[in-house]
Amino acid sequence: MVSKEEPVTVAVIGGTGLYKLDNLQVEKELDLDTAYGKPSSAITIARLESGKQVAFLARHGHGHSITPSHVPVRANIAALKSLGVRAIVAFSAVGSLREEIRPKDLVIPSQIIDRTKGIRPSTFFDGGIVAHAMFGDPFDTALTRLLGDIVKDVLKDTQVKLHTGKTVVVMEGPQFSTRAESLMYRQWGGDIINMSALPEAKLAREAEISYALICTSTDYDAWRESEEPVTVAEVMGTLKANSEISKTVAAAVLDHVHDALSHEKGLIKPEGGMQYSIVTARQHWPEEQVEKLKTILPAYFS
Ligand SMILES: CSC[C@H]1O[C@H](OP(=O)(O)O)[C@H](O)[C@@H]1O
Ligand SMILES: Nc1ncnc2[nH]cnc12
Repeated sequence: MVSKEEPVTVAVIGGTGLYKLDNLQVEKELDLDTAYGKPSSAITIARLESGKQVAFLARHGHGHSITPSHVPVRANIAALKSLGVRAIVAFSAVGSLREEIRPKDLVIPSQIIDRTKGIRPSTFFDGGIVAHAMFGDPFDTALTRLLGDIVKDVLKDTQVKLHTGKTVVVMEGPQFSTRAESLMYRQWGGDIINMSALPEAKLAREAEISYALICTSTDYDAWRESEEPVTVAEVMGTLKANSEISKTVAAAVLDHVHDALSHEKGLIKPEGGMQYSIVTARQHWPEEQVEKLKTILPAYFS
């Protein structure tokens, strides 16, 4: 941990277009290494106006040099865990699969459809110790509800609409979808699409970190037959127009997340979720795996 007296319990993962939180007071930059390799970027520790600390990590690197399939997600989650992080508010640029989710709107999803292709390491339990995490509700429900209430309030005097209770399709990329795929995702019940909510949400769950996603809708993907399919220029243009909203939203939610995590309030309780998930008998645990897992789940592997 950065300091035993002051662990950093709340983190932001910034996605496309959100490479720093320059509206917060930066305290230091940490160049961390973990048992799972180096994270996507140095981690910025910033201080909120209330005096509380938050960590910020750029998912694709500060210069956006890492593709969605190659984001070192295990290292990112391990690095945040090593700081004492208990809740992550992640940001993502998404395509809209629904007419009513317009570009620039914000979406806080509650479900995921996995269309990644199995090429991303998506578990900490692949080296002789097996665990099956619950994932029926892939985002922390208490954190998601809290963010919904605060973001709604932040947006009340703006033109930006908030959508909650939606389903995000996570595709492999880096190419965008075909029109046929985009139409199929709508039939499946997908509302928005990105390339990065997985395995981030799965690994946060395994590390007993509460995780929720705030998405900016940037385009209508490829399903609207009368329009050109999505381009990067369209995504970046929308994000540029919306960048202040994401930063304002981040600054507004973080204090509330801190409060909700406090033991007095106990509204968000990330610990304990993996307690009954480990199936491998203790005597079969490879020592080398125990050493790695100690950094992720010290309560079970110390
Ligand atoms: C640049 S468009 C595709 C890219 O944007 C989203 O990134 P993030 O989720 O990190 O904001 C999407 O997932 C793709 O990685
Ligand atoms: N249409 C889209 N498909 C996948 N990821 C996206 N990120 C932003 N727009 C997207």
